[in-house]
Amino acid sequence: MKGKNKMDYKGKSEQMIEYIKKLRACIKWLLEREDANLAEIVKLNGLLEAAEKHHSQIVAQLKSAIEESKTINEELQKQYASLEENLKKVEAEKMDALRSYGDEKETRIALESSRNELLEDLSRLKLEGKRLNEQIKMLQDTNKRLQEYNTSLQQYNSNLQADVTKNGETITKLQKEKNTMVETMNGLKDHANSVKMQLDLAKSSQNEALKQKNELLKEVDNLRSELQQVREDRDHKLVEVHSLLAEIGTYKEMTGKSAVELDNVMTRSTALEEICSAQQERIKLLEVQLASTNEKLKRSDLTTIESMTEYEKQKRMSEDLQLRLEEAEQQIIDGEKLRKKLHNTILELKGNIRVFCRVRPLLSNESGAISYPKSGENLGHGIELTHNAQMYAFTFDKVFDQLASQEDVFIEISQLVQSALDGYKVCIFAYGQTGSGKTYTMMGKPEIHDQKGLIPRSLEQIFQTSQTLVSQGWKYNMQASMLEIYNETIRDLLANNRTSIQDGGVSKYSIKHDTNGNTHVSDLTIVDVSSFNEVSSLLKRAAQSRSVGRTQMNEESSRSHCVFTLRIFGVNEVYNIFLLLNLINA
Ligand SMILES: Nc1ncnc2c1ncn2[C@@H]1O[C@H](COP(=O)(O)OP(=O)(O)OP(=O)(O)O)[C@@H](O)[C@H]1O
Repeated sequence: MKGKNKMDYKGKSEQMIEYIKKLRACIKWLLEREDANLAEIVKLNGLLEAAEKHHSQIVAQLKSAIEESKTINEELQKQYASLEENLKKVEAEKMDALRSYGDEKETRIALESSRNELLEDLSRLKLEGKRLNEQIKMLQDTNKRLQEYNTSLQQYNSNLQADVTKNGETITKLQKEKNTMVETMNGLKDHANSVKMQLDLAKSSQNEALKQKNELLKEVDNLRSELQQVREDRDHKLVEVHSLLAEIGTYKEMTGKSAVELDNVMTRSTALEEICSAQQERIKLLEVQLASTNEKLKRSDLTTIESMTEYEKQKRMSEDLQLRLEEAEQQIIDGEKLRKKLHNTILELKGNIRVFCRVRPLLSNESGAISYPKSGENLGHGIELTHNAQMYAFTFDKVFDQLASQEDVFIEISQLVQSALDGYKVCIFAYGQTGSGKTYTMMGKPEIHDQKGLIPRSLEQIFQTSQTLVSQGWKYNMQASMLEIYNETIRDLLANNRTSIQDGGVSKYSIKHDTNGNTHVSDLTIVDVSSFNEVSSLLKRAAQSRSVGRTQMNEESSRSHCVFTLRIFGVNEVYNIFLLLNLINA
């Protein structure tokens, strides 16, 4: 502080008052700034929490999506392998068809030569001409039919070839799409990891900024208390200056009073000046501290802005990932549709109606001579029976020998079960004389793993597959019914009322066909089932109903026919598709 002279305390204190006013304004500004910063921190905390919540949700979604994609990929790979196997089978069948075409050709040539011979005979044997002419006509008809058969075989062969080429192309396309999908999935996974790392970094820098902010707040508090102290000191000194001024005035009035007292006053005045300059130093120091605090506040603001920018960036990346995930899901759905189409095409190529023959092992009291072709086109398709030293050969789509297990038979029909879930109607029908093994093949012994028949195995597969399809948005409802036909009479095997099971003669059930080609039996008990265990207990109940009938019918139950029906209703709520109604009959 500078006065007009050393004794100009008034001037100095006025300057000090001015300076203190400025300091007050500065403190006020600092306080406002601090409030604004506090509000900003609260806002940022809110945003940070929301961002963290959003991030954890996205990470969880990504994880589950990646898991789903893995499962679907594995399934697609399995299906691809089975498609390849089927393709090989179709090619083998095509070769069989070509071979049989060659055989037919030879037969036709042989027939033509025999027709020529007959013509020669005709010229020689004029008396038998009329009869021979008729024979020739007959042979010509046969020849024509054979030619037609040849043409249809050729047509079938070219259709097969076209289908095989088409399937090959589709499978290659499917494989490519699958590879792209796998790559996209891996990319998404890496991207998700890097986004997570960046978010962690942003979070730690945010925490750092918050820490700095808290430290700065503490410093501001300290500065404020120091300023309060300075203000109090200054008030105190002002009081002292006023009293000194009063004393000086008194001294001026009392001129000539003792010089010693004057010296004392001068000393006190010098001390006061020293205190004032010390306070000035202190104020300068406070100003420097205030400047550095401001600087730190600015840096903290910058960090907050950087965190916000980073957060926005992460948010955009998350949205982008979400979009890509949706695209990947769509690709999976398209792949599933294509798989269904190919699966059905392969089954159609194999033949919509196929007949298999299963030979059961001989019982202890039985004897018989059954053999199988050891090589040639009928290998695995033929069976040879010997009766009265005469051999009879039969061919089927496939022959299961005595050693074939329940599993072997199920493998052959398991693809049809998949078709039932894909929305196609399927019927599996066992036919044969009494004791030939129909019940064993269809039902077996469900409680023994190796001896489970086609019905329990099919049901297990249906429930397992429908469970895996839930993740793709499918919901299934299943209804089971079971009836027995004995002597043209229908009996409901799931009816609770015994009399309705055993009413025998008076049948109240009638068979109806609707416009969609579905067959219904009126008043038949239909039970909703949601698990394999539920169906299993129904099968047991039905078996008991059957055995009651068998006792009453005096062991003639072998003449009865049993039909098990499972209706599958499937709806896809995610993609708004309603599809299936299927039957499996036995
Ligand atoms: N593949 C097989 N392996 C072992 N045993 C079998 C096999 N097939 C059938 N059997 C046995 O042969 C016997 C007759 O079979 P099953 O009862 O299934 O005949 P079915 O055709 O259903 O007769 P029905 O028409 O009289 O009811 C049973 O004891 C069964 O366990």
